[in-house]
Formats: sequence, structure tokens, C-alpha cells
Amino acid sequence: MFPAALLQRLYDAGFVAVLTIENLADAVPLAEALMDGGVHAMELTLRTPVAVQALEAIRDQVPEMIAGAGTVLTPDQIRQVRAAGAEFAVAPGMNPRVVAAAAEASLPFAPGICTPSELELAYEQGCQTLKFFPAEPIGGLHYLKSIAAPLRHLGIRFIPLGGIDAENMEAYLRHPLVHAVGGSWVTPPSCLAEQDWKSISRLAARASTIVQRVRNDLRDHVEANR
Ligand SMILES: O=C[C@H](O)COP(=O)(O)O
Ligand SMILES: CC(=O)C(=O)O
Repeated sequence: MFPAALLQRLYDAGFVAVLTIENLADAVPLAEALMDGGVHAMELTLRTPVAVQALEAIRDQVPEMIAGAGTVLTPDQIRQVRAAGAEFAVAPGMNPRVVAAAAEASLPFAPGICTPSELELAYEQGCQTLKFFPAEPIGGLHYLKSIAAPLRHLGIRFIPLGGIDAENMEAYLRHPLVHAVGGSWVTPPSCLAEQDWKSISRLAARASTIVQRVRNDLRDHVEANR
């Protein structure tokens, strides 16, 4: 379960940067570069040997970052990222054993879903915040609206990832099913290889400008209809 305060912080953040860190020394400057650009939520994927240490370093030295773990595939990894200070975790797929381990560890967990059966299974397991992955290849917002329609009355919220970029994120963010979006386009491997933190800050600023525009429009719309 995601606590209301964390959900609000993720909604305000609007964009979750996906980080895959090969070199531990990159963790803190990368998180700082994202923060400088206005991106203050991340999913650090467990796809490299230094991932858990990188998560710990960011929690320790960039505490304003909302630090989640991604690619969490096993109950053991749930316990590891919990111990490293993750505030939430996500996975590409829906594994009931991982969901149970997250509940046991009191770690907010959003499994990945991309079919109606996975959606039902996640709902049955008590998950209300779901990663929609891989969003674009499977059919995008149009497809999400279709599979979510029968469960719309249940208040499930989605965080789409997979093929989301500066061109298409705005349409997702404007849809009421979508709580936030995420993507790796703000952390290109070429920039990490060159430790080009300025370019990463520029990409992050692009993402955060889009989020601010959408959130401001939605706020104006609510106020105009009061
Ligand atoms: O969860 C992370 C995904 O790999 C993000 O997908 P992306 O690389 O298409 O943004
Ligand atoms: C792809 C994805 O959803 C993850 O690595 O968590």
C-alpha cells in the first residue's frame, strides 16, 4: 500500500526518472543533476551489481529525492531495498510472492501490469498503484483506457513506463487514470559514460516543465469549475 503522503509526493513530482547505474561514484551526482533540473522522484533499477549501494548513497546524500527501487524481482530484493532505504519499489511484472514480501516489509510496491488478467491479479493481491509497463509498445494510453475501464470504479491508479518520452508524456499526464509517468530518457547511457551532468539536468528540466504545465492547467481547470 502506498501511504497518502507518498502518493501526493509522487503526484506532485509527476515524473519518475529511471536510473541504471554501472559506476557507484555516479549515483550522487546523477541524483543531484536530476534534482537541479526539477526531477525529484526516481526508480533505481536493480540491473547492476552496485544498484543497492547506489540507492543507499542517494538516500544518504540526496535525501530530498523520492527514492524508489526498480526491477525488484524477488522477495529477497524487496528486503534488500527496504534495508537500503527505498521509499517504494516497482517491478516489470506481477509476482504475488514479491507483492506479499513487500506487504510483509511494509514497503509500498507497484507491480507491473499490461493485461486485464494481470490487472485483476494485482487488484486481488491488494495493489491499488500499478506500473503500466511497457506502456507504448503494448498500445499506449488508448490501450490503458480499455483495460482499465471495467475496474474504473475501484480507484486504481497507474504509473505508465516504457517508451514514454518528452513528446508523449503530456498526453499521459493529462489523463485521470495516470498518477505519474516515468522514463529513462532523462538518464541516457551516453551522458552517464561522460559524466555529463549538465545535459542530464537539461533533460530533467524538460520533463519537469511539462509536468508543471500539466499540473497548472489542471489546477486552473478545477478552480474555473468551482
Ligand atoms: O522501468 C523502466 C523501463 O525500462 C523504462 O522504460 P524506458 O527505458 O522505455 O523509459
Ligand atoms: C522495467 C521495469 O518495470 C522495471 O525494471 O522495474
